[in-house]
Amino acid sequence: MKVFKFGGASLESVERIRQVGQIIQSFPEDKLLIVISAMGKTTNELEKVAQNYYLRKREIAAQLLYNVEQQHMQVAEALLGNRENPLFTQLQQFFTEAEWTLGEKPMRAYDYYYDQLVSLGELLSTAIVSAYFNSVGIHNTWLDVRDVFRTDDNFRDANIDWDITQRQVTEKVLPLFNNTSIVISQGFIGSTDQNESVTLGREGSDYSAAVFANMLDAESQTIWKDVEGLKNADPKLFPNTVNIPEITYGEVIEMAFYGAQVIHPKTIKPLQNKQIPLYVKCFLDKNLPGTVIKEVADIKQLPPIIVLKKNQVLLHITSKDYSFITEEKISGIYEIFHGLKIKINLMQNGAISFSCCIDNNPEKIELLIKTLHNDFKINYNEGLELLTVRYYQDSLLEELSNGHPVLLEQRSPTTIQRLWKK
Ligand SMILES: Nc1ncnc2c1ncn2[C@@H]1O[C@H](COP(=O)(O)OP(=O)(O)O)[C@@H](O)[C@H]1O
Ligand SMILES: N[C@@H](CC(=O)OP(=O)(O)O)C(=O)O
Repeated sequence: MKVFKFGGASLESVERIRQVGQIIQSFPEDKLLIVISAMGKTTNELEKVAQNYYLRKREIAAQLLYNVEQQHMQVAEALLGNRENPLFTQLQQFFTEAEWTLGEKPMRAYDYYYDQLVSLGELLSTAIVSAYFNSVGIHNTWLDVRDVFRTDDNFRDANIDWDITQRQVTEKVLPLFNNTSIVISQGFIGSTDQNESVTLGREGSDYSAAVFANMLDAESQTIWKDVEGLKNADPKLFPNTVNIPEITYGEVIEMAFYGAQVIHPKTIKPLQNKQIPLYVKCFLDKNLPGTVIKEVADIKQLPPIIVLKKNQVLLHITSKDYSFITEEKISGIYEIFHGLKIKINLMQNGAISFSCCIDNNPEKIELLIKTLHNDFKINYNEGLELLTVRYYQDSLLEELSNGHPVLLEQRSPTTIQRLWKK
């Protein structure tokens, strides 16, 4: 069994969906569990539906949802040739459910409604791809992952219940392969024990695929991207990047942790735990060698690995009464960050101050300041970038820094992090 994952970029047009079909047809001997994300930028569009709904701007929300509906109907029609296929009834049902949500008065927290609306993207894309594949002879079974992936109710960042999910994978997914060699399911979403839809965190489909790979004891997982493989930096941000043919799980988990937006950070653990290799391949040209990620990599020296995180904020938290910021106070501050789901990207502390770099999220920063302001004075700098380089050389670092004023720096023998004003 192999697990494949296709992301939004590989499904952003009718042409690309046909290309995905050709890739699948080149694996006639394999049993494939295929995890699919929402098409193109659908998740961003559905986020806007959820935001407007919650702000009581129902008409705008309904119009935005209608736009998503039209886009999907057009793609489905272009792929299937007409609107006769039962797929169109299925799509209509998904939209009707979303419209019901828009008709409700919001009584619960925003994150709950976000998940009910945003999960639609993956349901639509998988239904369309599955119906199209069946129509061109790529026989497959569509699986609603919400019947399998059981999570808690931590909406927008739900945690998988491994025992229940493993049982459901064994009881409900494995038997499907007795009658079909291809199962198509959704990334990024799951369900609570109350049958409420949840999402697993943005860009979480890589992780969903890894959960399936782990629970199905797959021989490998492949994520199909618009790049030739895993590179030493994002080719959209840096010229002259190089492809890395082999790399270890450990190295990739570090890259993802520092913010490389190519693989979701949670993807590696389920694969490492079962020693399942992860391939990164290019859906534009499947003959390119790509990258294999595994326990031990046969590579003498890695190139410098560069990660740039934009839109960062540096917070300076200083105790008002000059009390020291040591273990007890730091643990209190950390608890507040944890409660607000704010990830600290870099931190440093002094006698009466604590500085940390976080992603710029104005609503969360406002809440944080409200929570801390009784005991602490808070200043912050916006418009920053955080550069991380592993296996750095000073000459490269100076070239990348390009004279930007550095506000915070941390260095170990292998890794340097520099926060600067752009
Ligand atoms: N180190 C890296 N190597 C390759 N691609 C990278 C790297 N860092 C960031 N990227 C970006 O990741 C993108 C592919 O990931 P993503 O857009 O999430 O794909 P999908 O949504 O299809 O899964 C590439 O287009 C590239 O710009
Ligand atoms: N559609 C979700 C999940 C995902 O993983 O997407 P992608 O594979 O396109 O990054 C998102 O955009 O966050």
